[in-house]
Amino acid sequence: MSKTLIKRFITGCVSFGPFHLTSGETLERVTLHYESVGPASAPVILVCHALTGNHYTVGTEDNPGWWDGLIGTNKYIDTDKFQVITFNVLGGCDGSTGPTSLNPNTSENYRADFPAITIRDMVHATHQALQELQIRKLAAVIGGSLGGMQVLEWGLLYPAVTDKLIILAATPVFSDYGIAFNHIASSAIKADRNWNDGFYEAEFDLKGLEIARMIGMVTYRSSDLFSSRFNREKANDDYRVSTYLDYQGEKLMRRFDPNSYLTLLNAMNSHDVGLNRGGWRQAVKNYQCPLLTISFDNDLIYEPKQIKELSEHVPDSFYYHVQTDFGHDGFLTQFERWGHVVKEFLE
Ligand SMILES: CC(=O)SCCNC(=O)CCNC(=O)[C@H](O)C(C)(C)COP(=O)(O)OP(=O)(O)OC[C@H]1O[C@@H](n2cnc3c(N)ncnc32)[C@H](O)[C@@H]1OP(=O)(O)O
Ligand SMILES: N[C@@H](CCO)C(=O)O
Repeated sequence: MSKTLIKRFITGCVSFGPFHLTSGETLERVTLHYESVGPASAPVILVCHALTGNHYTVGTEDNPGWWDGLIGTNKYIDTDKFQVITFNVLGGCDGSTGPTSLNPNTSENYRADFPAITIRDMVHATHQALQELQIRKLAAVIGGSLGGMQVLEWGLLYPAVTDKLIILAATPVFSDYGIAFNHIASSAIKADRNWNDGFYEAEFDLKGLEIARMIGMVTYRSSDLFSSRFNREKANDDYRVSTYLDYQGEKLMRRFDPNSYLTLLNAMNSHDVGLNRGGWRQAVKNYQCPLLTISFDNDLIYEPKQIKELSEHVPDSFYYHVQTDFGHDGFLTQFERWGHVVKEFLE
């Protein structure tokens, strides 16, 4: 285990194995990278990140993390009162075991040979990592989107470990509409002429991943947001909304591994808390701790009505709906609209 200590901000990694996957395959060794912020003696909150997120949730002054607006000293989740820990997810590409890792059987990177993983695998791996860090109890688990799927599984796989569950922009079952957009995204990646079944040459820029991100970005935002931002304006001959999508596509292509993207899309597609538990409506009756669900207006994939229905089936739950033009990405922004709900739920 390696650690860098900067005040109370720690980044490190933890390794364990062998680790058995739902598919029946085994990873001989798993490493998960993490960020931990807050007093070591304080109650621990586990954050689960979304599709292209990572463990840099709070980050540093120079490099703020993706939930820096929500979590920190005197923020909605106060890191003077809680120790907040995030792991880069199993299958991810920011240091944790995934397609960019070395396959011990071949001594080459897994790439497209990385085995299929599920949301439950992610949760089991994170639980194992917490055990290695001697963290046996969680004051709460919180996450949005892919992270929210993990929170939903946490409450059923490890009910004794966590005191509260906070699910943002996530449904108990991933919808057919969501699978449809993921199919278009993965088809774009696989149609890239340089893709080579996932064993592409490193010097190629994969346009397929850029297009996949553009598709994703359209589903993460809303028509109203685009209209108010871009208003059909052009820069040179291009619509500004088009250059925006080009920019976002290229930005992701530079920072994310396409095999990892496919691995995580497939894990999302497999998400169903009701699988082997009698269906989701039956399964969610078994949550043993309080659960907060938050939905966002204009969220195309994780529809507010299903999140509300989820809440209605859970014995001890509270539902909050956020009015926003952001749509799904509302869980990454406008914290003043919903951060107070998280704060009150934790008190
Ligand atoms: C939980 C997770 O895991 S999320 C995944 C990881 N995500 C992150 O780490 C956060 C990434 N950031 C974001 O997703 C967003 O910035 C949010 C949600 C935090 C805020 O969104 P917004 O304020 O709407 O920013 P938006 O996503 O529109 O992007 C702004 C960028 O687009 C660029 N841009 C805006 N309009 C245009 C245009 N017409 N043409 C080209 N580029 C444009 C801006 O210059 C800016 O560039 P920068 O990112 O290099 O600074
Ligand atoms: N903006 C988020 C959306 C997926 O929930 C991401 O890129 O991970």
